[in-house]
Amino acid sequence: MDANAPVLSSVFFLDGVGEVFLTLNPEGLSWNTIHADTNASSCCGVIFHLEPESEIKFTDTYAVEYIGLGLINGCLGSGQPIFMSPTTEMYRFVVHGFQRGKYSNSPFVLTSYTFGERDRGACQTWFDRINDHIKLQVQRPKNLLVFVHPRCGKGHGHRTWETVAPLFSLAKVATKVTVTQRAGHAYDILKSTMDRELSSFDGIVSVGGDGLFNEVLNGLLSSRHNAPCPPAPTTLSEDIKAQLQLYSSVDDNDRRSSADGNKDVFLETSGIIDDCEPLLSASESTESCTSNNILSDQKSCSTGQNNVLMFPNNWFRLGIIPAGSTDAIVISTTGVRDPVTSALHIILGRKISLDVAQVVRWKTSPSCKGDVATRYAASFTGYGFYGDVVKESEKYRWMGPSRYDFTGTKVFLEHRSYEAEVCFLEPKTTETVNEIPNEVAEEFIIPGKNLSKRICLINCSVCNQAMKASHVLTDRDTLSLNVPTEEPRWLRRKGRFLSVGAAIISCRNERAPQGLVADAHLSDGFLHLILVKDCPRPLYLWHLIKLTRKGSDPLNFSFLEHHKTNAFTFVANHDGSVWNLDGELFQACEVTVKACQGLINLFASGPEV
Ligand SMILES: Nc1ncnc2c1ncn2[C@@H]1O[C@H](COP(=O)(O)OP(=O)(O)OP(=O)(O)O)[C@@H](O)[C@H]1O
Repeated sequence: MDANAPVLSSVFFLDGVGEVFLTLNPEGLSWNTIHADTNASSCCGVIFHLEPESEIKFTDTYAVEYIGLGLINGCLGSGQPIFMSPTTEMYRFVVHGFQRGKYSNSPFVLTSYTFGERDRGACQTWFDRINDHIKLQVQRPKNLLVFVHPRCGKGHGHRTWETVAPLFSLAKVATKVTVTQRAGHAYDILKSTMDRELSSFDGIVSVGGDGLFNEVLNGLLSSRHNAPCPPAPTTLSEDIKAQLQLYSSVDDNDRRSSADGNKDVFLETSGIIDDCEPLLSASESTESCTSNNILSDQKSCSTGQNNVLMFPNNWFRLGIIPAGSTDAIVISTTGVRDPVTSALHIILGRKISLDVAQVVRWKTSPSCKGDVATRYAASFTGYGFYGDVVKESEKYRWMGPSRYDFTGTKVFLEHRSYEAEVCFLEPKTTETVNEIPNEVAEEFIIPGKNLSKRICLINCSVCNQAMKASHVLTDRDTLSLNVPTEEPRWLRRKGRFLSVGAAIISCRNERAPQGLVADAHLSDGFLHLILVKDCPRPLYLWHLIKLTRKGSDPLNFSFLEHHKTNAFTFVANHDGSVWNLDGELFQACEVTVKACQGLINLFASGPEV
């Protein structure tokens, strides 16, 4: 099919409208009613005006369906009441599409147009031509692996899939559906499926919440992520300490910060690490990871694999049909929480790159002698308050999504803080997105404050530039060019924290419409590290309340630090240390968290506002 195929025009009957002059062009279909006076009609004596759609683009068309001989509702024109409009038997095809809602963040609304023609051959020709145009959109998936979590959210996972499954059938997207029987089911399937079989799919769709998506992500990446290994916190801390001795006498003022009411609690230090590159070469990292048994778990699952499917790659995509209790990933990547909108993004083959946090656990508890494991998170990873809420909420699963309100309040009132040490990599100045011109991304101004933040939106130039820059760096590395690079600088914070969290994306959700970090980007390669130092309860409450208010800045507090970073390490000497990874529990007292830029692709295009 040639994209420049000649324009086709003919007279058709459009169901519910009447006779139209239909034109097919490379972008889509357009039509005009043949009788100008057919736009006015009456029903039960009430005169009304019809304003029928006059075009649909192929980019907004998810399927075309030939439905054969049947009735077409005739012309509504000439002031005839609807119930008297004639019906005629014709050969018919239906164009299935969608319209964007009234506001840019509204869900997509399904539409369909049934065209009729008395001549069967002509109808079939038009159907074939439209189909050929749709097939030209090669980014559309043909075959998908689907996991449905039947008990997610309010227990409507199955029903949600039943609502959108017909769209996939109409669009001729084959789906292999697994309804999960238990937690870990999707993980086990993906971990054990051979790469060759997985590669026969264009992607994987999870129908559920962030938890099911996290399971899919981990099952997929556990043996298929070709990654350098980040440094362990213990090594790093010692190196930093050694380096810092050189700096300690330089400027004592740099070394103190204080939390409200907790003067001198926090030690703030920084150092240049020469022999502990955060991003080691793959061979070095494999060695160091293997020596820590990090890959022992992964080796077993990669047995028999032949590396057909490795990440990152530029074709395999993941999709989410939201049905969970929070759905932060869907809201942050599509702008809305709507199963139909997400299904359409998947069917149309939309694609964006997404950063993923690689979380390497070095120790489960202080007494344990190494229990190394790697996990991945797509939206958020957090310790302290965040970990405790998830741990506590497991006891109240029977309460459904409202358990988060209950356990959130309970954990807030307990007001636990933890002694910990965090070291994070300071971003190089050239990596600061503020320096990148951005014509498209929206800025919002926080009222009363001289602060503007750049939001990650559809066609985000911050992400595009960052992805391009990372490819340039990779190409240079491949060509072994002698590129002068700055030494990475690690900064250290030690003290008592209410929480330590890292947002990979904005984490927008219905409770926090701007998200945890409003200006986090989907694929700029950064984590947003948020350190909440021990502070009086009312101040912490104020921070939490601000998270729920649009237009306020929840991170602008003296007891809170916000750093953009590529990686950080964390050590706590607390026995029951738990992390929250995309809402899932992960026991760990020593971790390294690293941003893996554009590690996966998502069937989405970014929020519109
Ligand atoms: N069939 C199943 N039965 C029980 N748990 C399951 C099943 N399938 C998946 N899970 C697990 O349920 C957990 C929550 O899943 P998910 O986030 O998709 O739903 P949710 O309702 O949003 O959950 P949560 O309220 O915990 O965030 C995940 O750990 C997931 O692995």
